[in-house]
Amino acid sequence: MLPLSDTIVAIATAIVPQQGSIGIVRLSGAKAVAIARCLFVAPGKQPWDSHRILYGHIRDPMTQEQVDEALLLLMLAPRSYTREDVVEFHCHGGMIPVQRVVQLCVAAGARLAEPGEFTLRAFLNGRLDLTQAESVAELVAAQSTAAARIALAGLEGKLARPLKQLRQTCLALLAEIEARLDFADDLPPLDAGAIAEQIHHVQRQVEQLLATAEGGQLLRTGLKVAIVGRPNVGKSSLLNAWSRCDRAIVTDLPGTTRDIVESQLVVGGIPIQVLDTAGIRVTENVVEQLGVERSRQAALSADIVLFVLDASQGWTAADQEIYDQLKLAERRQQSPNAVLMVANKEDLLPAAANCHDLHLPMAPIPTVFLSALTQTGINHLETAILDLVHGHNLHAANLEFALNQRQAALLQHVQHSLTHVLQAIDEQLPLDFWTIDLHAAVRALGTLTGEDVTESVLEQIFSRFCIGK
Ligand SMILES: Nc1nc2c(c(=O)[nH]1)N(C=O)[C@@H](CNc1ccc(C(=O)N[C@@H](CCC(=O)O)C(=O)O)cc1)CN2
Ligand SMILES: Nc1nc2c(ncn2[C@@H]2O[C@H](COP(=O)(O)OP(=O)(O)OP(=O)(O)O)[C@@H](O)[C@H]2O)c(=O)[nH]1
Ligand SMILES: [K+]
Ligand SMILES: [Mg+2]
Repeated sequence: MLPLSDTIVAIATAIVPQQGSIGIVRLSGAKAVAIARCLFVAPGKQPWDSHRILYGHIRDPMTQEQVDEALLLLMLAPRSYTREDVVEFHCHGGMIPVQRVVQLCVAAGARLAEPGEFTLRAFLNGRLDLTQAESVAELVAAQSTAAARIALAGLEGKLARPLKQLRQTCLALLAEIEARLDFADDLPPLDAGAIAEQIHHVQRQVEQLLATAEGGQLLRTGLKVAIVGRPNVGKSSLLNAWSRCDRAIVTDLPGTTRDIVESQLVVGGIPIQVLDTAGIRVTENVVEQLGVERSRQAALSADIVLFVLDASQGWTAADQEIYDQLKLAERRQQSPNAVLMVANKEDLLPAAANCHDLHLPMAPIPTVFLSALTQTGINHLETAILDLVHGHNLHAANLEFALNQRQAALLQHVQHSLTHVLQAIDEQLPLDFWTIDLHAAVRALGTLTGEDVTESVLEQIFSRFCIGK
């Protein structure tokens, strides 16, 4: 385990060469203030009080050379993010000033922080529970406002509180049962019915929490959507219309797109990575062949395939060939929501045209009419995608908070263990059969909140953080 006795330092802001107006270097630990006093010169009589900003210069104590004009923010233990003494240098942005300040801090006795180490300290010092700490990383990584909102709810303890409560309930039940193991003669007999009822109650709450996991996953990781089809049906035009920018080259020449062209969108709170691909056909051109191979890969790797066809031509033999090559019929059997038909160039159709006129040969398949050229019908496309991913489920964007995958797996475990306890009660097994599984449930809840967690779990969680967090 990383020693808490070290004073750690890292750049806290994203650094981009020659950009970023301000860059922050953060120090945390017992020596933070001493190191800061050694590097920072504040003119006049500015007091080094907690939660105050000082103005001054950072200089190299060895050479007296000025390194930056900066602000210094002091947050003394325990009133800080880590609950240790924290000092922040607010420097000029870009790479050089912040990197030099980090070097000076290291020379003065600090150690470079590992990824997530500030938040690890906040956890170890009791400021955050484990679900709150995970929410910090989630908030930093969020790609949509909806994802950021559920991360913030997690950070504020929306998950921590009910989980802690559930663990307390299970611990109380455990105490009641174990008392009968130790002092059976002195206590009134257990009310098995009442205990089973309490466990059922816990299970219902766990079920409600588990119901948020799928939507949470959607908001966090988003979807990959591949636009495929034969040349010239308007795939690139669709990407451009959908992302409202001139992302991909459009011409009336079949075989225009050769490489994958990507665009990031947010639909109903869900981050979506859209891939425009080369039109699929048999070709002698080597470059185009490679492009076609990439289209296949993109279709394979996508969560949803948008199969674009030219509505004015209906379903053609070439469309069928691509549909077969990409094995989309099989794909739909495995996941019925993986393919969406997009009948583009609706503007060329008579007003009353519908799905029937396309003469699609396959079993009913979700189909959207639109015109990439006139940019009409994009809203239908978005609705159809949301229908595919949500089905009858909870609308992800409406979630108040959500479990991540680690948390969901542990709660599943809790649910199983509790079912075993209920079985033991039902079958009137001896009391130690009840407590074994109740103990397992309590342990899993403790791993969730961090109240009972191993170093390797902590390592796994915090190593995924970015440096400086
Ligand atoms: N400059 C800066 N901005 C930042 C952070 C930071 O560390 N530095 N944060 C880092 O993630 C976030 C804000 N989170 C923070 C959470 C708690 C405390 C803190 O000092 N808490 C004390 C004191 C509260 C009080 O005075 O009432 C405490 O809870 O005891 C600071 C920042 C986002 N913005
Ligand atoms: N009328 C009409 N024309 C369209 C529409 N969408 C695209 N087009 C035209 O169709 C032609 C081909 O469009 P692209 O977007 O390049 O088609 P693509 O499927 O990306 O073609 P490749 O990259 O070659 O596979 C261009 O001339 C577009 O202007 C539409 O909705 N209506
Ligand atoms: K084209
Ligand atoms: Mg194209």
